[in-house]
Amino acid sequence: MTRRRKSTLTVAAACTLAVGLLISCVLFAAVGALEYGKMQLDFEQRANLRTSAIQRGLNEAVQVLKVTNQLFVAAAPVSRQQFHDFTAPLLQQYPFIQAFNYHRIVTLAERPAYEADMRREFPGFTITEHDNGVLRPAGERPSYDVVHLLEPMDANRRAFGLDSGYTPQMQRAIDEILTTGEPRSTGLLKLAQSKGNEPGLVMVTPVYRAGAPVGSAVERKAAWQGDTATVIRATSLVSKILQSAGLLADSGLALRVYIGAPAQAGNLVFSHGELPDAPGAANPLARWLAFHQHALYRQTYTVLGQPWEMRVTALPQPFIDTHLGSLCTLLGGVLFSVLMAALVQSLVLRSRRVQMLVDARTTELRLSNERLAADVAMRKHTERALLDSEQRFRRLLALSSDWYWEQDAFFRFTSITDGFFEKGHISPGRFIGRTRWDSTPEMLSTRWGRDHIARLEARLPFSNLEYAITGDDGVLRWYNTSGEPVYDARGEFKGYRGTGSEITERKLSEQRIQHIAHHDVLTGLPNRALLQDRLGQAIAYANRSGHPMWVLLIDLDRFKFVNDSLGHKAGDQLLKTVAERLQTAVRSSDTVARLSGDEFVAILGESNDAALSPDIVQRVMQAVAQPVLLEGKEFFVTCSIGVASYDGNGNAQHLIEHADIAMYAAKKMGRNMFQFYEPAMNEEAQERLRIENALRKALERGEFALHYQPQVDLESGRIIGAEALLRWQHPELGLVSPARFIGLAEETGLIVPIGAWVLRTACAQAREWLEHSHGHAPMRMAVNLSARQFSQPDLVQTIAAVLAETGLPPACLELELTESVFMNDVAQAVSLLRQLKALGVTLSIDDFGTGYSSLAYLRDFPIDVLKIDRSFVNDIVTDPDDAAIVVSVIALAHNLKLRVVAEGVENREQLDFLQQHGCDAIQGYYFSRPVAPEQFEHMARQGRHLDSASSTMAA
Ligand SMILES: Nc1nc2c(ncn2[C@@H]2O[C@@H]3COP(=O)(O)O[C@H]4[C@@H](O)[C@H](n5cnc6c(=O)[nH]c(N)nc65)O[C@@H]4COP(=O)(O)O[C@H]3[C@H]2O)c(=O)[nH]1
Repeated sequence: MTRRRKSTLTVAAACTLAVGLLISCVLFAAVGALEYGKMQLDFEQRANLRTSAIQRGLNEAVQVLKVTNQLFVAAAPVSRQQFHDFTAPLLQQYPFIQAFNYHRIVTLAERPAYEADMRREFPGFTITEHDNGVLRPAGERPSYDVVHLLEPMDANRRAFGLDSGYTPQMQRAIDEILTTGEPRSTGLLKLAQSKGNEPGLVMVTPVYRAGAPVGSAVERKAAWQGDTATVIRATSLVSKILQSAGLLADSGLALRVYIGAPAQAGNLVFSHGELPDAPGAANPLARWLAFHQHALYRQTYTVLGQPWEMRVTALPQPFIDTHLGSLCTLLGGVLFSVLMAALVQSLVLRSRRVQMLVDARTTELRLSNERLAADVAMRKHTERALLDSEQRFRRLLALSSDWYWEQDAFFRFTSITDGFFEKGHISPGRFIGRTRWDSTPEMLSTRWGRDHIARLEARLPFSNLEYAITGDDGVLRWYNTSGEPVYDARGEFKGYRGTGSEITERKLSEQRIQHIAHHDVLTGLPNRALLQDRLGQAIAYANRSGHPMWVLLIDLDRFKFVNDSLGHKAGDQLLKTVAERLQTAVRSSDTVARLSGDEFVAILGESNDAALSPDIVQRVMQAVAQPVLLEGKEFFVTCSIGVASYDGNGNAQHLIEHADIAMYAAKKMGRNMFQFYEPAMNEEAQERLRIENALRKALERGEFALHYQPQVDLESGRIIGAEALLRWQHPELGLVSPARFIGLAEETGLIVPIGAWVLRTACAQAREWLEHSHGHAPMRMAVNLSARQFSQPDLVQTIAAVLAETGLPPACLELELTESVFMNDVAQAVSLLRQLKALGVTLSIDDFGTGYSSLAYLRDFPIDVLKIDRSFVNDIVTDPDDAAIVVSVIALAHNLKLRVVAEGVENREQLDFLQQHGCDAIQGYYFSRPVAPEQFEHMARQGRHLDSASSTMAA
């Protein structure tokens, strides 16, 4: 429900109404004042009209009197008939004239004669006097002013013979005439001839004797003979004057005419119109409605010495009659004001409504403006973002190697951004207006090209299409492109669009990576992966062609020695040289690959012009056997070659395995030999494999055991330590010598867990023996550490943990290292040795003398013991070189404050030699073979020493 708003008078409307009413009142007052003025003027005009008419009438009466008097002046004596004739028309003309008289002065003396004379004509005539309505014969007086001539006689008979001078008013008039010499009028008086109450007045003009002087009052009195008089009915006079002028019809005026002063009721001659009652007497409404102007027009006029006063009073008029204009003005003004106020009210309200509407619209507009501004801002933002995006796109396009292209519905290029032509050194004509396969015809003959065209025909998007184009500069460049179909708004196919980029760099680097992935970094030869591929191809070719094919597995002899003694750099140099020689030794169509380390594989195929023969193998061996200059020294490197011939059976892997087996066979035959694979060789290889598999399980099956070989001090002849040597008790193979499996364990990495077991077991054993030494000097336990173990990052922690775990004092542990462990990274090896030394253990170099740089590192390394390799000890008695080496080593070691332990001492001579040359200790079969722990304990308990050993040996 909507609440109707209460509409109140607005200030503007109220003001308009107030002003309108004020103006209306002012106008009303002004118009009223005008009306009043007009009324006043009108009243005065009307009043003046009446008084003027009366005045004119009186003047005419005076003129008539004077005319009558002239008669007597001109025609004296005037007969009665003359008089009658003269006055008759005048009487007719002026009906208000009661009578024309001629008064004759008759003295008392003349009275009788006169009366007598008159009676002749008018029997019974006597001079009369009139007193207050009573007519009687005149008393005696000096003179009488007798009505001598009278017209009309009939209507005035009672006044005939009347002494007119008897009445005081007449007497006073005659006196004034005589005084002034002017005609005079009496005041109102009661006429003798009048039967009613109508008062009259007499106008008198003297008649002097002809020729008598009348300059002064006396002369006039003396010359006065009589007088002419006009008797006038005063009321009729006024009434007739007004009537004849048509001035009595005005009901708005009251007229009072007074004769003589003061103007009062007694002097009232004429009254016309009812004067209004006194205020308050009448009905208030009637009084309000009857507008009383209260206007009085007074005119005083002296007629023949007698004052006439005319009073005209405006009578109350209906207010509406007199104030129609002002009322209309007022009403109109009020109406107009109300209408204007209503108009203003409506305008204000409308204006308010409009204002409210405008406010509402303005608010809406503002909100809409704000929304619009927000929309515009958003649009601008979006446009800017779009612009930025486009600019970014263009900049990126400009910066990047990418370009943008478009094709029409027939796959013809319609546009390609410049980057393509600039970067590719391609003239636009080669592409614009042509399809991709027009420009790259190989697409039509290659599978990838046909696939691509099929995708386009199917309107499918494509990505990363890679192809190569030779630029106008002759350089082959690779490109990558992706595209998608374009449809118009009606879904009609319009062509393709997409981006492209040059990927030559990537392709080259991919090729490099590919090369690296398939080639050995050091030698640049195909690696194992590529070898497999080439081998597959060679097998396929052999299968196709029926030609034989050989696989050579080439292993360098004593490469380990070179590597260990001269270092990796020299080893690498040697490998590179060998690789080059192998490549030159075979035909270019053959493949030479590096399999691993110092192992190479050559795939030799047979061609029509060159059959395969062992000469090729010989040639390869000779090429390798050429001297090599390493670090300024000449080295002679030989190789062992295993040859597997492809007979149409087997696969690539079998061929390499067979070549490997053959190579092992060749190695067994001695250095610089080659062997063709024979199925029998496979047995040995099979055994290796069996051992490897069994080795993996040996540890968990507890098939390992340790034997201990005593180390004997040459000075005291007593056992001072033991070397722990690993034994494998295989359930089928029996006791397997370390020589058969340690190398394999190293190759497979199994040496790490096995070595840890050896360390823990040997330490535990040493700790046990220490507990039961019964006061004997503690023995040192020597444990072999392989190069593989040495390179374990947690070696130091493992050893420390084992020592802590077993409780063996570190000084009782001797770690035997081969020279090869120092060769990879000398600095790191020194650091590691120091850490091991820091544990408190003893370090010894095993197999000393077999390495090249033996003497060089001794000074720097924290070594305690040198163990002279068995191979030197073996021939010291028979080979002076070996004897010299051993002697030198002992001297050198002692110079460096190292103890020397000789290995593999088998006889007394060797012992004696060593003793003579100051060797500190020995170990070997001469004293004892490696034995089970119980036997070792037994030896120790027996207190076995060198002398007893020699006696035992001798025994
Ligand atoms: N002909 C002859 N031989 C003697 C004589 N005195 C000792 N031997 C043998 O010489 C080898 C000495 O050990 P090695 O030089 O460290 O050479 C060891 C060592 O390099 C390795 N080996 C043995 N046990 C372990 C082990 O626990 N760990 C590691 N890493 N290698 C071990 O296996 C090699 C061979 O060990 P074994 O067969 O036990 O062979 C032992 C020992 O039985 C002798 O008078 N005449």
